[in-house]
Amino acid sequence: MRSPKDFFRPLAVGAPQPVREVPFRPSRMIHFFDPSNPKMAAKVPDIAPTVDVLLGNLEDAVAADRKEAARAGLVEIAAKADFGDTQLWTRINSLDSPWALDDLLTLVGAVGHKLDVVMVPKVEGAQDIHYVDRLLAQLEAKAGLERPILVHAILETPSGMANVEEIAGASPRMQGISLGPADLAASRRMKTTRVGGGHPGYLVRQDPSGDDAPRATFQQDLWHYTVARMVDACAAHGILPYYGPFGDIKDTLACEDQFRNAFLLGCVGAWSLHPVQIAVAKRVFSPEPGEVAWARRVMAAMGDGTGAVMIDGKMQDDATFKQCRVVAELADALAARDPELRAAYDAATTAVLDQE
Ligand SMILES: CCC(=O)SCCNC(=O)CCNC(=O)[C@H](O)C(C)(C)COP(=O)(O)OP(=O)(O)OC[C@H]1O[C@@H](n2cnc3c(N)ncnc32)[C@H](O)[C@@H]1OP(=O)(O)O
Ligand SMILES: O=CC(=O)O
Ligand SMILES: [Mg+2]
Repeated sequence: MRSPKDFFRPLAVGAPQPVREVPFRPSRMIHFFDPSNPKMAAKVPDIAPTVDVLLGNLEDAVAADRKEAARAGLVEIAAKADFGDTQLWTRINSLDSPWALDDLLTLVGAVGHKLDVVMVPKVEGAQDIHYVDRLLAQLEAKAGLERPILVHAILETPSGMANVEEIAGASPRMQGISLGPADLAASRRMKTTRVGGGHPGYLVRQDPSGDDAPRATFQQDLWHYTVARMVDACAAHGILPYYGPFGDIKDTLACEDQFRNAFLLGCVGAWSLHPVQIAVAKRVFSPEPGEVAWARRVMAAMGDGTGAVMIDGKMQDDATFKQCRVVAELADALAARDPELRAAYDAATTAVLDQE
């Protein structure tokens, strides 16, 4: 473990200064595409302005014999395109694979100045982040990069779960963590073959009423514990939590429900695997205009944020002021990037304040 005094020291001579705080940039959807798939690659210029993050995926879902083509495809796309405000991320292959080292050597050398975040799959503990951290510092120094590339871990192994706090705090490069429900289910030996989402067998049943009346059942969220634990680890270390993939592409309603559970628990975004999931993530991870208007109203009424007041029969105090600030600050950050959202938030706020 590095001494706290050295935590923010660059890990290679000539590497950029690590960030002191994770910059909050909208990342409601991390849109995955396979850079070796010509049809998907052709859609990138149209998709880029509609998403917060575009991610060139090199790991699972890219066939073994397409790994090199995917890496080369990403270099070509990144070198050519200007994505404006949209972030460019990549998911490299896992650290025990034959491809991970070349993924980093190639990408940082060729297009490191365009890459915002490297997503690292199957992270087991802080040692994996330390390895990537040092290697990135060496490669950044060699490439003459002026800003550090951040690191995002996928939570998808039982050891990763057990070590989630130390992973979150392993380096100033840590930007966030995503849940990887498919690999996590497999490695935990969970008996679900779904990618995220609920399961009809995971339920609680109403108590018997003494007669033969049917007993209602209520499906539960298989991922509640895992997401909540991830959110706490991230919040404790000032990094951002994300729900990962939802595999039932056609079931956009259940996808929306799963994303919303994650949003309410503290996640800032989720992955979109198919274009239809982009709008779902955008809707869910942008607070509703009515909620934003309420948050702004409470903050206006609370002044310096101390004391207690009643608004519409509800008690507000220092803690609710902070809750409202979370919503209002998120709304402001998203509105800065999205004029339609800004107009919706401002209209709702004006309507609420005009009623007073
Ligand atoms: C579970 C654990 C994980 O690791 S999840 C992360 C890894 N998985 C991925 O990245 C999957 C990414 N998505 C995909 O591969 C495809 O969307 C899958 C799910 C296979 C569906 O593809 P397909 O059968 O072509 O769907 P479709 O006919 O409805 O597609 C319509 C057009 O849209 C395109 N498309 C599809 N997905 C994307 C995408 N993610 N980004 C950009 N474009 C996409 C298709 O190529 C298709 O294009 P066209 O209209 O034929 O020209
Ligand atoms: O990589 C994601 C997963 O669910 O596995
Ligand atoms: Mg995975």
